[in-house]
Amino acid sequence: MPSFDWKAVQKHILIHYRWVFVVLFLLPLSALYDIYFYVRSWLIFRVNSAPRQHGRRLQHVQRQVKAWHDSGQQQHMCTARPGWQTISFRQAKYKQIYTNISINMIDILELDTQKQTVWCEPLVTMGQLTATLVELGWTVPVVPEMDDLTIGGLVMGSGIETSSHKAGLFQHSCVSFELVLADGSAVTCSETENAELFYSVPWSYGTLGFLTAVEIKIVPAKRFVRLEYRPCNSPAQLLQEFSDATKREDGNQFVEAICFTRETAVVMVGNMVDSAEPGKVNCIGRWHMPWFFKHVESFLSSGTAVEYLPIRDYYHRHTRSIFWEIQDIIPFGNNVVFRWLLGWLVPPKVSLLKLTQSQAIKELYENNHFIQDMLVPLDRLGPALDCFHQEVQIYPIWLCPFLLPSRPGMLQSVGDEDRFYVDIGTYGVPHVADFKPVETTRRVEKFVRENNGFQMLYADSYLTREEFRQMFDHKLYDKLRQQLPETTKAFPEVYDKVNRNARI
Ligand SMILES: Cc1cc2nc3c(=O)[nH]c(=O)nc-3n(C[C@H](O)[C@H](O)[C@H](O)COP(=O)(O)OP(=O)(O)OC[C@H]3O[C@@H](n4cnc5c(N)ncnc54)[C@H](O)[C@@H]3O)c2cc1C
Ligand SMILES: NC(=O)C1=CN([C@@H]2O[C@H](COP(=O)(O)OP(=O)(O)OC[C@H]3O[C@@H](n4cnc5c(N)ncnc54)[C@H](OP(=O)(O)O)[C@@H]3O)[C@@H](O)[C@H]2O)C=CC1
Ligand SMILES: CC(C)=CCC[C@@H](C)[C@H]1CC[C@@]2(C)C3=C(CC[C@]12C)[C@@]1(C)CC[C@H](O)C(C)(C)[C@@H]1CC3
Repeated sequence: MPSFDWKAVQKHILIHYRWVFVVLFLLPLSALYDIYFYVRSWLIFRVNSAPRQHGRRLQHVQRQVKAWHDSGQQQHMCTARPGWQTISFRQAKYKQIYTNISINMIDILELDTQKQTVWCEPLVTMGQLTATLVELGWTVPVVPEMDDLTIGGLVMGSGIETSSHKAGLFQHSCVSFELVLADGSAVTCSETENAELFYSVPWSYGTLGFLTAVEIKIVPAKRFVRLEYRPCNSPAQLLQEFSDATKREDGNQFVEAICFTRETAVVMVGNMVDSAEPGKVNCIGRWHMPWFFKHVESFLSSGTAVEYLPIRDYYHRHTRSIFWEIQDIIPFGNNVVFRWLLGWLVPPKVSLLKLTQSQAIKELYENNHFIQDMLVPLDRLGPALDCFHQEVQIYPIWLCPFLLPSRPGMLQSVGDEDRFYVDIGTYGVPHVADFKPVETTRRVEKFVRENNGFQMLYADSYLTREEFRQMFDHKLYDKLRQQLPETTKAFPEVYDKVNRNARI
């Protein structure tokens, strides 16, 4: 009598019925978490209490750094933010070894409509920021679409959105940073004050100091985004349509594309407007509405169309379906019955999904999943899509153009001039026969490196230290790490925090 393989059964259930746990537990828990922090942020911003607390919180960070100093600087330092809360694929192994510095700074400090800037603490999330600003008729130039992305992570890492072809990456909308350095001193930096530090903070991943406040430009927000959907039925048509839309001087505030196969795609071009044509408003963010990418796919058959999306619905259009990752977590999540019954609970929080991920799921994503955002020069988009098709054949693919201004720092554009790049986002199950995570990712990383591109570092990076230094310009960064007091003792290099071996 063959023995019953309980492990195999357990693994099958954990993988194929993850949705049971997600729907019954994670969805309600995610909703409660969001309600609490929405109410809290709303109240604290209204009673204007956060600014008074900021000074106290800043001193708390400085005291912790000085305590590290006095304790003999045994280990490097990192933030105490739990790894499961971060919008990155893995958790940071180093957080278990390094001295954790608590930076519980989660409030919007001040909105200055004269100067047209907003002061935020690093744990302010994009959902919190847009909920606060849009109601007051303002927004920030680049709004990375996932609610739970934090200002600290978007500055110290990177942030991109469909307005980036005009406004650059998230870092390019920042006016100044307040940091606590390795010696416990608090400094501010901007283009006119400590400029070299200002240009080195983005992509430094907390290895030059702790971010305690960020001043970000604000721009007027209008009620709707007029969105035009342009279906493409060949790679050549996609390249032409996408490139023209990106390079157009006037208008085209928002540009993105979703490729559904190697031949078919939909280019979307948007502009903020104050009023909508009757009957064309699509509140796609409503709890019972279809997943945005599925709605976009429908235009492949119905043809070019125009809709008006309320601006917050537009900003967070990919949030409810976590781009298209939710289809591997709740396969029937776009079913109309599920949407009307439980759509108001979606999406499960990425942080809670990470916190409760079983070993079986972890191995499944390790061996049968590919999640990368590669940033390549716009004129290399064609060969890049060929490379992704050959290596992973994952669809949909998200295309988001951005302007990389020629400035000092980790990201150096080709020829030291402002250049258009494009983020190629691939998230899903590879459909090639011989997918091998490490070898495949390294071949894609090689293509990106050879085409003067960059890898977004929330994902698995298999680059060697040398390859990493080829991809990211470390000249100014190395100079500052030598210049700023105690920095090489206090913090590792970026590579030591983002390479695959630094994460579990
Ligand atoms: C509904 C409500 C209203 C309040 N109103 C006021 C007020 O008007 N004035 C006032 O001075 N105090 C107010 N408080 C108290 C204030 O929130 C806390 O005293 C202060 O923020 C200290 O926070 P904490 O250290 O207790 O951690 P909390 O702020 O309670 O947060 C706990 C942890 O959750 C995480 N976290 C919290 N918020 C977020 C977020 N938005 N994004 C990501 N992670 C997050 C952080 O890692 C943090 O360490 C209010 C509290 C609540 C619950
Ligand atoms: N549209 C977009 O642009 C999207 C971007 N992303 C990715 O998500 C990331 C943001 O995720 P999020 O969870 O917010 O960020 P994380 O908490 O993952 O932080 C990213 C890095 O920034 C460091 N960091 C964060 N806050 C501070 C601070 N106050 N002081 C010093 N260092 C800090 C962290 O250091 P430590 O490890 O010490 O905590 C970590 O190394 C982005 O970098 C981006 O790569 C994901 C989805 C969409
Ligand atoms: C620049 C842009 C637009 C990046 C988008 C990146 C997202 C698609 C990524 C960021 C974090 C991310 C890797 C994540 C996951 C999916 C894709 C995400 C959301 C999930 C939820 C997939 C399921 C996994 O079991 C697990 C929970 C670990 C991760 C968590 C992080």
